Amino acid sequence: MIQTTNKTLLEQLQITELEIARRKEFLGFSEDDVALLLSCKELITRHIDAIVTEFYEKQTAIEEIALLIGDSDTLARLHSAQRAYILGLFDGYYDIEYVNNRLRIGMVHKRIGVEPKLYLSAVKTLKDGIDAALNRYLEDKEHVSKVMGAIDKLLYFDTTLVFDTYIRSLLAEVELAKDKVQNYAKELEGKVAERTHQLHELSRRDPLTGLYNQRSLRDYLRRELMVASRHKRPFCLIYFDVDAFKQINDTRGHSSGDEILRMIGEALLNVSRESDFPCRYGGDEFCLALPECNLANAELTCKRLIEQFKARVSSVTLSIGVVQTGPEEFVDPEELLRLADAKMYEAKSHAGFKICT
Ligand SMILES: Nc1nc2c(ncn2[C@@H]2O[C@H](COP(=O)(O)OP(=O)(O)OP(=O)(O)O)[C@@H](O)[C@H]2O)c(=O)[nH]1
Repeated sequence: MIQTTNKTLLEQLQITELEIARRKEFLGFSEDDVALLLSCKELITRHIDAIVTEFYEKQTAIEEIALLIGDSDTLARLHSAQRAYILGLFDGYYDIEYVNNRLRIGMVHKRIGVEPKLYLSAVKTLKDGIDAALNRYLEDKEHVSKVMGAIDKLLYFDTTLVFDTYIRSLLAEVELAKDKVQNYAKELEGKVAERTHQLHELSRRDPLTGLYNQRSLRDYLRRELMVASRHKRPFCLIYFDVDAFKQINDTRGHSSGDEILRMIGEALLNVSRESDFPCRYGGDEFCLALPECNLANAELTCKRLIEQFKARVSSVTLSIGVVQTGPEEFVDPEELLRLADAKMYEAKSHAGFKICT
């Protein structure tokens, strides 16, 4: 964004003494013109109030302008500003201060919403008013015509300055709107990325327990078994299910069954390390994948899992199978799952909380 408040309008528009001189040159505004304008200073000062009053009578007759001005206080303020403006035209000083004032007029017109067509019609009205006043009070019509020539150049000079600031102000608004749109787009992008991430996470989880689901376990095993094989590290998979879960559902009710599954989720999360992968495989079957872990350590994990489970649920047992693959020879994920499932079934044939390795 353009930071404007620490620069004057002259600086913002890069208008220097040299630039002012060049603009006057373009319009053929010379010392002769200055002298012509100065020659009428006294006359204009004497009749200024009549000129300004006549100007605003004409201006307020136009409905759009009357609406823009709005109230009598504003009209009074405009009256005194226009008075100063007209006197300035005949003052003989068309220097950097004069230019700065004209630039500010452009800013004000943009701010209050005076469109170029209204501004230009006001300039025309002013010029006609000055022309009429000079013709009314001066005998020498040739002189009047010369003075009006000088006025013409000066009004062109002023108008270019007013339009420079007007356009600059418009550009600043466009920049601001562009910044706003860009920020909004960035914000949206961030939100979409966040939602996409959330959806992706949801698609990998089991809603009841919050554990990973079977699909994400397969993805995980494909990836991690390759890593383990590359680094020649042992990898274990614990596979277990609840004994007689159907009966539990039937006798205690489905919601009690759900609660038991949730408790298994808690117990599993409690015994998992950061790198482990706790998963609800489906129904009452669960897995815990343990990278960089041998059978002995996996068995210890099973015992801790049983403890955690017992602390939460009574009169329910688990059957647990554990297999290791690596560190030299590795089976693929499907084979690992099949072997672990077979071990779990082996455990089923014994009484509760049996661990088969
Ligand atoms: N409450 C509840 N029950 C479920 C859910 N998902 C599956 N089940 C039930 O889990 C039971 C699993 O039964 P089975 O596969 O026969 O196993 P089991 O009764 O534990 O028998 P064994 O495995 O031989 O000990 C079925 O009755 C399913 O309806 C669930 O999300 N909530």
